[in-house]
Amino acid sequence: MSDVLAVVEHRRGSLRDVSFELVTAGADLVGDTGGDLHLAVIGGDVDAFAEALSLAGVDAIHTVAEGDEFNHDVYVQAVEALSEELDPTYVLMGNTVNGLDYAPAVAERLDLPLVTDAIGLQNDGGLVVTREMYASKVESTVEVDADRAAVTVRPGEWDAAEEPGEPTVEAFSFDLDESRVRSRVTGFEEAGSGDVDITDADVLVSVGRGIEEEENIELVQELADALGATLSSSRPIVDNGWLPKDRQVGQSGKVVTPKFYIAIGISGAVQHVAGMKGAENIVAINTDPDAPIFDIADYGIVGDLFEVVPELIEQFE
Ligand SMILES: Cc1cc2nc3c(=O)[nH]c(=O)nc-3n(C[C@H](O)[C@H](O)[C@H](O)COP(=O)(O)OP(=O)(O)OC[C@H]3O[C@@H](n4cnc5c(N)ncnc54)[C@H](O)[C@@H]3O)c2cc1C
Repeated sequence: MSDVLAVVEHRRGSLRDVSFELVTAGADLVGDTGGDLHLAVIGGDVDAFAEALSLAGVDAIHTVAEGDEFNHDVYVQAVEALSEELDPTYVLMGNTVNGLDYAPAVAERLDLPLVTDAIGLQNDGGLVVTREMYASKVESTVEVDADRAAVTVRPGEWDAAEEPGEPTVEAFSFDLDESRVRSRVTGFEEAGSGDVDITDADVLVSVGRGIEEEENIELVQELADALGATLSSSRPIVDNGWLPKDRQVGQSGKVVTPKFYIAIGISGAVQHVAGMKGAENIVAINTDPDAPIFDIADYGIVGDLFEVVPELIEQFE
């Protein structure tokens, strides 16, 4: 029997998607052997977050009302204190900017091995973690040679938990050592233009290097407008300075899970796919019938975007 403590994430008053994915990952893990799934909700509007996280598979939610936003030192101390109280076999965190900030310190404090960037978890008499290597070209299996472990899970790999449940919700208090809280979030400044959050969009029209010239992006923007969609891109478009960084989808950009993702002139490199493979429906437009994007596309159009896109605009306008 293995208990799991999953630490959820929030930012600027909203729970991050990875929180709901952590519930699925944690529930699967305890489901392998029995045990309880505990959630740690640290900072922000903990009561509202606990209500939103009252989901099937969750046994208990522990709220820690300390601060409004993520804070490395508070998280490390809170997770350490909760772990000492609950004695979980596994501590799950997001493989996110926040998660990678505090997870190593948590593992060090609790003397746990840390496995990062998990895309699969199995508990078969011991923890087995699936990871990717060599820019996602190879999958590796890590057999954890320890009774307990800390793991960070990659966003977008597990389905977000949705089904309501009835976990217990308890406020958890501990003696926060203020002298060890060395920094506080004082404000936010968005990278790029900051006017759009592509992770919120239901429909993304995404443009890649096949667009050839900066001025041609207007054509894809017209399609996005006709569909009421948001414009995003592959990395070369951002590297060229044609769109701001906050439009980039992929491993070094954003992970998106829209209902429709329309990839135009995008080859489907692993680093791009890492950011969009969770889309419900993927449409690809590419001149190359062997482009890897077609391996994951639900609908594919082999054709020249400069012919296909104007035709689509006409259909949808
Ligand atoms: C550490 C690391 C991190 C990375 N992170 C990211 C990331 O976050 N996001 C990301 O996107 N990439 C990332 N990359 C880069 C990635 O490896 C690819 O280079 C990139 O995704 C390619 O972008 P693309 O598909 O737009 O361009 P290309 O690979 O050049 O593909 C262009 C495609 O357009 C098609 N095409 C050309 N002309 C037309 C036309 N007229 N009509 C239709 N189709 C046409 C071509 O057939 C081709 O398939 C990363 C790389 C590394 C090493």
